[in-house]
Amino acid sequence: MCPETEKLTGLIAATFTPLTPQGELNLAVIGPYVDYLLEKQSVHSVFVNGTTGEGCSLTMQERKQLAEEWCRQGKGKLDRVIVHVGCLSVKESQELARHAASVGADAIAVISPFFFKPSNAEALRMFLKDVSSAAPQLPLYYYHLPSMTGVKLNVSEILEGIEKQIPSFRGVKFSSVDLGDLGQCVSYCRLRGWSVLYGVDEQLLGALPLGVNGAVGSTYNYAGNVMNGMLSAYEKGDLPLAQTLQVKLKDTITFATSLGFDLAMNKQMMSLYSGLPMGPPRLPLLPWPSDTIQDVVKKLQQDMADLS
Ligand SMILES: CC(=O)N[C@H](C=O)[C@@H](O)[C@H](O)[C@H](O)CO
Ligand SMILES: CC(=O)C(=O)O
Repeated sequence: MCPETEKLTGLIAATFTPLTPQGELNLAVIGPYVDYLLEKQSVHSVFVNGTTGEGCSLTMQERKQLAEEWCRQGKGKLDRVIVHVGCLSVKESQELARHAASVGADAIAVISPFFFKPSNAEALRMFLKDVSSAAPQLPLYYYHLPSMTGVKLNVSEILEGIEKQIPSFRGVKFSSVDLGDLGQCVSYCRLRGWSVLYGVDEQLLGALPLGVNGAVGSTYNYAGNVMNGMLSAYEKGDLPLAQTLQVKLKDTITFATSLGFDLAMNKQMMSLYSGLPMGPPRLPLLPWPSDTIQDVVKKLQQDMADLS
C-alpha cells in the first residue's frame, strides 16, 4: 500500500456492510467485493464502516471484524483501506482506532459525536485529538457530515490550528453542499499537504475546480466507471463530457429519490446491480419491496450504460 504521506486521490468506495438474510455479518462477501470494485468499477480504495456501511448501527465487535476482513482481503490489492472509527463515546472511538492500527488500516476517519454535540470547534478538536492519541501513527481524517450529525460547525473553523493539537491530522472527508466552506477547507489543507475528499457524489464535478483531491461515496460502488470517466474528462478539459457523465449519476439519484432513496434502497440497488449479496439493512432501516429495487436498478443500468 502507499506511504502514508502520499495524498488520497481518485474515487474511494464507501462500502456497504454485507449481512446474511438473518442479519449477521456475511464476511465471505468481502473477498469478491474487493475484486468487484477493482475489476468492474476500477475503484482502488475503500472507506469502511461509514454511513454507507451502517457503521453506527453495528456492534464494536462487528466493526472490528469488518475492519480486519477488509484489510486482510485488500492486502496487496487495494491502495487504501480507510476505517471509520467514530462513535458517540470517545472511549469506543479510541478502541476502534487502536484496533484499526493493529489490523493494518491505512487511515482512520471520525465523524462528530451527534447525540451530545460539541458546542464549539475546540470541543470537536479535543474529541478528535483524543481519538488520534489511540493511533498516533495513523493518518486521521475528519468526516464532515452535517446533514446526518446535525453538527453545523464550518470546517474552516474546525481546522484552525488543528495541526498543533493533532500531529496525525491529514485532511477532511467533506460531505456538505457548502462550497464556500469547501474552498476554504481546500486552501487550508493544501498548504499543509493534506487531502480533501468530497462526499456528495451527485455534484462532485462542482467540487473539482475548488481543488478537492478525490472523493468518497456510496455510489462509486456501482458508478465507479462512469465517475472515473467523469474525472478523466475533467482532467482533459472536456467539460461537456464531464457534465454529461455527472448528470447521469444525478439522474439515477433523482429517480431513486422520487421513490424514497435511503441507505436501505442503496444497499439493495448494489446487490441487484452487482450480483453481490449485500443482504438486508439493519433496523431501524427497513428493506424495500423488490419491484421498487428492480425499477431503480433498471434506471441505474440505463444511466450507466455506454458512457464509461
Ligand atoms: C449521507 C451519505 O450517505 N452520503 C454519502 C457519502 O458521504 C454519499 O455517497 C451519498 O450516498 C451519495 O452522494 C448519494 O446521495
Ligand atoms: C464516506 C461515505 O460516503 C460514507 O460514510 O458512507
